Amino acid sequence: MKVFHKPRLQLTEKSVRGYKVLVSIISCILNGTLSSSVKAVLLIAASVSQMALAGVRVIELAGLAPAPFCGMILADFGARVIRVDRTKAAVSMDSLARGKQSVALNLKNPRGAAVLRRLCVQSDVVIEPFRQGVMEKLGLGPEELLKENPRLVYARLTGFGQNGCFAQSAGHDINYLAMSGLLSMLGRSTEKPYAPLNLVADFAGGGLTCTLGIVLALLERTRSGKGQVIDASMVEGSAYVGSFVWKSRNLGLWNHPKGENLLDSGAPFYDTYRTSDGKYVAVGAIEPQFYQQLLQGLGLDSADLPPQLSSSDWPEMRKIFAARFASKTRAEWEQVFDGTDACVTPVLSLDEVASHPHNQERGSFVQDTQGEESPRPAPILSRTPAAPSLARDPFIGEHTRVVLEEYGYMPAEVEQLLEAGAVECGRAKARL
Ligand SMILES: C[C@H](CCC[C@H](C)C(=O)SCCNC(=O)CCNC(=O)[C@H](O)C(C)(C)COP(=O)(O)OP(=O)(O)OC[C@H]1O[C@@H](n2cnc3c(N)ncnc32)[C@H](O)[C@@H]1OP(=O)(O)O)[C@H]1CC[C@H]2[C@@H]3[C@H](O)C[C@@H]4C[C@H](O)CC[C@]4(C)[C@H]3C[C@H](O)[C@]12C
Repeated sequence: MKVFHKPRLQLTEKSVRGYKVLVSIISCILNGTLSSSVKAVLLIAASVSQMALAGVRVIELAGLAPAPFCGMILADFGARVIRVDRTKAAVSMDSLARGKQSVALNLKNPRGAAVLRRLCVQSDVVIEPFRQGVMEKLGLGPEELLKENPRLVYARLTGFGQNGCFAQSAGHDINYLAMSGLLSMLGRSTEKPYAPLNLVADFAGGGLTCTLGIVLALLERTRSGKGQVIDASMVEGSAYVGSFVWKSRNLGLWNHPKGENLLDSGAPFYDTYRTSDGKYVAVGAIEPQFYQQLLQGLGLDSADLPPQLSSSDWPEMRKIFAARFASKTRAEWEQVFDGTDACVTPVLSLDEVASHPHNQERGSFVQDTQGEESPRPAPILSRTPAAPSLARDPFIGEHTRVVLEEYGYMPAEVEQLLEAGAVECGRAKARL
């Protein structure tokens, strides 16, 4: 029996009331006084109504990574997210599909584009992940959609933004990070710049920043009653996330070449070290009082070492620290440093991270019904916490029929759209 890492919810008066509703619904279900469809709707309503974005309806046009992440965050916090997939696509590459439904539309078929317009008229947000100008070519640009639904938040998530000489160029995370200026700062002094996975532009400066824009626009709409267009450029989002680098230049934090500064692997007290068992620890002992505890744990005396901030001595100091860390296993160093202020932590692998006592105590990772482990949504809202779906991801077109009928199409109309190739209904495929 798999033990799921359930996020620990802070129960308060409102959430207790919400859960009482849930309990009474479940008791009706158990004594069979509700039909199955009513049961499902009530259960979902009761759980979703607790969340911050309950009632928000989002149309996410299927994209590569940034837009799916934005959609997943919105779904995690209670929004209803319908992903619009292409027809004739074999499988979805959206690995961030948690909590979404899938409708397959051929937007190049005018009847398929008309379906999207109808979905957007009855929705709060549309997220488009395409190159600048693609939606206009489809007749689905902001002009058209905001005319039909002035309350629509129209989020455009691109690499270079909606204008500028690169706006029409293809690119990926590393390109946007390079254009933001930040990539030039990343990497050890002996290495060429390297991108930290596709985390900064795709996710921090892309999907997450776009989500912020959507939530800000929804908040503003509560006053104005109006939607607006969000131009989310991953170049600018990345640079914005990295504002500290620009704003702290006058503090002298980045005066040295790449990889020789305090926070970019230059300082020996802010780096990683290999332990005797081939694992690593991370050291972040910046302040003098924490640095002293680091030396104490390493069995070193500051009198025998150069001053902490003597950057010309940092290479030598690093060698001394490296030799000490190489003398014990990671677990042994955890015994030495856990619970101290030496700012030394184990570098945990993806397979270890959920079971680390701290992360387990907080329920920082969840496991879905397919056994897949992933991070719980963050941050935790005390009264209306996210409750991520634990159901399997949708198959392409799995919800086409139910969504179109919910949005006002008669069954016969859906059949006509299917025959015209404007929409497609997916069949649930057994997971291999
Ligand atoms: C998992 C890998 C991705 C990792 C993340 C990566 C590192 C990133 O950085 S993702 C961020 C990319 N940039 C952006 O999102 C910025 C904005 N978008 C763009 O600039 C562009 O979309 C683009 C450059 C990303 C792609 O350009 P492209 O020319 O392909 O598309 P657009 O110009 O946007 O036009 C879209 C056209 O599509 C039409 N459309 C859209 N929806 C519909 C619809 N419903 N119906 C009909 N038509 C539709 C639209 O009209 C446009 O048509 P026109 O062009 O005629 O106007 C993944 C990275 C690569 C993947 C692999 C790769 O794709 C090959 C395999 C493909 C296979 O299907 C699956 C397996 C793959 C191996 C695949 C696996 C993974 O997904 C990748 C590795």
